Amino acid sequence: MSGDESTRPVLPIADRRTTWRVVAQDLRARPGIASTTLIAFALSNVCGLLAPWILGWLVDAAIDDAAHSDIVKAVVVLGVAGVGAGGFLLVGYVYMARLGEGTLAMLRERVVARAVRLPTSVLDRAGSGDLLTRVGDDVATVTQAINNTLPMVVGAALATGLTAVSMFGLDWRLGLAGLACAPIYAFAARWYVPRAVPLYERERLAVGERAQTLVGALDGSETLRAYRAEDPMVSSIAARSQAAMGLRLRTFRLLTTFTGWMNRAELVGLAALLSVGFLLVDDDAVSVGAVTTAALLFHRLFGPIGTLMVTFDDVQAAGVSLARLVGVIEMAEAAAPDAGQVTGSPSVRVESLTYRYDDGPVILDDVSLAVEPGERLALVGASGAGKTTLASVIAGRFMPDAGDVRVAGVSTRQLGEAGAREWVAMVSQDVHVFYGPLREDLRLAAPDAGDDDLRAALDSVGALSWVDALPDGLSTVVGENAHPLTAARAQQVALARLVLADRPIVILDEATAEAGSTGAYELECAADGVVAGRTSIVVAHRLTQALAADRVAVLEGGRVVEFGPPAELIERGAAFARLWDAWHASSGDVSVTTPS
Ligand SMILES: Nc1ncnc2c1ncn2[C@@H]1O[C@H](COP(=O)(O)OP(=O)(O)OP(=O)(O)O)[C@@H](O)[C@H]1O
Repeated sequence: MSGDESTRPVLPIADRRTTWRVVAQDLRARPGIASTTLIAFALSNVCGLLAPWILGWLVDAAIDDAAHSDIVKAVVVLGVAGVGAGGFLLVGYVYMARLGEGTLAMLRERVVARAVRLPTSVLDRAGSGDLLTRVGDDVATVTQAINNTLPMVVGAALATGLTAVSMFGLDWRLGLAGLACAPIYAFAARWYVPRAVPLYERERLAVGERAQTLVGALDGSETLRAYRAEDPMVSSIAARSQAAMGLRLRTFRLLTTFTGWMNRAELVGLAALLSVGFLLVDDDAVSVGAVTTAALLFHRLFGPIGTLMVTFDDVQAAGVSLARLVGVIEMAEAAAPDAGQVTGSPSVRVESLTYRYDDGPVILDDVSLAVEPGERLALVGASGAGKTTLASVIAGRFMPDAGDVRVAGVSTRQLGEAGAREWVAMVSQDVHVFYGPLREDLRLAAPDAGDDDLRAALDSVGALSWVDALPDGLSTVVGENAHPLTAARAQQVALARLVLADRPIVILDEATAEAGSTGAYELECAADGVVAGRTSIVVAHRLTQALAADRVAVLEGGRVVEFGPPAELIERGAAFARLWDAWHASSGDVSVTTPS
């Protein structure tokens, strides 16, 4: 895979127009703050412009032996203008911060709101690294730009415009002389911008990749240790850090060359202005004071233009980050399911289903099976046979590449992920307990549920006794850095959420695989509580789960090799029977429970 392909984002990046449209929409909603900010910066600049004029006047006054009192008055005006410039600048900064923080809060809320609704297939392909970088690093970059860079840039842009107008107002020839620097600035900008923009974009993507690898390594640290694969992973992280660092260095080298061109532009402009000024004074066309004012005005431009150019990389980086945030916000929402379609009975039909992850190998190959309303289907097969993938496709998390999955008679392509969720609830092995009171965690599945409903759900999965024994019962704060729950209890909480979600079809993917033998038995009873009265699909690693099912589908290499009632399959003496014998032979395995 080429470097460019490896840094290709899955989540979109908005183009410049879309980014501005979203930001401008927000700014238009707060016209008061936006205009106050601009007015404050403009007034600060007008006050700042008075200084070169007064200093030029003072030069002429000194040459002409002006009255002492006039000079004192001019110095007082100079002081007042200085204080005014500072005061207005402060107001500008404060309002700019308010404006920026408001916009940023809006962006962050919209990104998070959109991110949590992204289809599983998109999240699966994008990985959490890119998303985390967007809501973390990109928001930080934009915040930094809003607080530090943006006020400077707005101030500098206004200063540049007003100073240029002021110079031409003084004498058009002096103004033109100052413009001698413009072609060099223009050349420098034309050289820099097309190189810098893609480079900054690539740098952000490389940082995202590095974060992705780091998150993956931390998440999978136990697996890495188990396979003694720490060193390759550390090398992979180092390689990605190196790539990000290399890109950062390239942007810095680019900036250094660019800064050199700016210094040359200033030299040319000032030399031209002083030469023309000298000739004009010689001709008595302008006074020495006027040339002094022009030179000071031109010198005054160095700062703002330098700021505009030097902060360009921050502005670029903020622009790229902003485009990445808006890219997520603007992702098309999946069409809402048509409520009229979801009226059938809760059956599942899988018809000639083929599925592969992106351009990878075929994972599910021509899979067909049916689960009638109220039936329990067990999916069995060796690790990697495709059980989880099949369960996820049935749940609408991934869409078939070929063939179809029909839930209650409607294709999941029509239903979409959100529509399928109205019918199917799924619990997977890596259940998550959210930080907060247990009550809130459970209510994620049923926001309107009262304590009685929660207790009934907990009771049906055999969790009520230990929840009642918690220090604060349902109010106990659970999750990371709070009251710890064992893996088995976390799964019971997930199962209780499934009961509360009350969907007609449930999918349990290894919901009982985590625990040891005693816990496993309890969890199997809990799972029985969940599937009772519902159409259910159980990914069964423990063959006792398969025995309790109405029908079993045996998967091998992504194909259904056997399908039927478990007793029949055992009698047939083929694939399922072989698994059954192997399972008996491994009775030393502590994770295996004895069939009841
Ligand atoms: N997100 C993914 N991207 C690419 N390949 C994947 C992804 N998830 C699973 N696979 C691959 O698909 C194949 C089937 O995996 P799946 O998890 O569906 O099997 P399984 O039968 O559930 O295995 P296990 O019992 O170990 O969970 C495996 O080869 C796996 O590496």
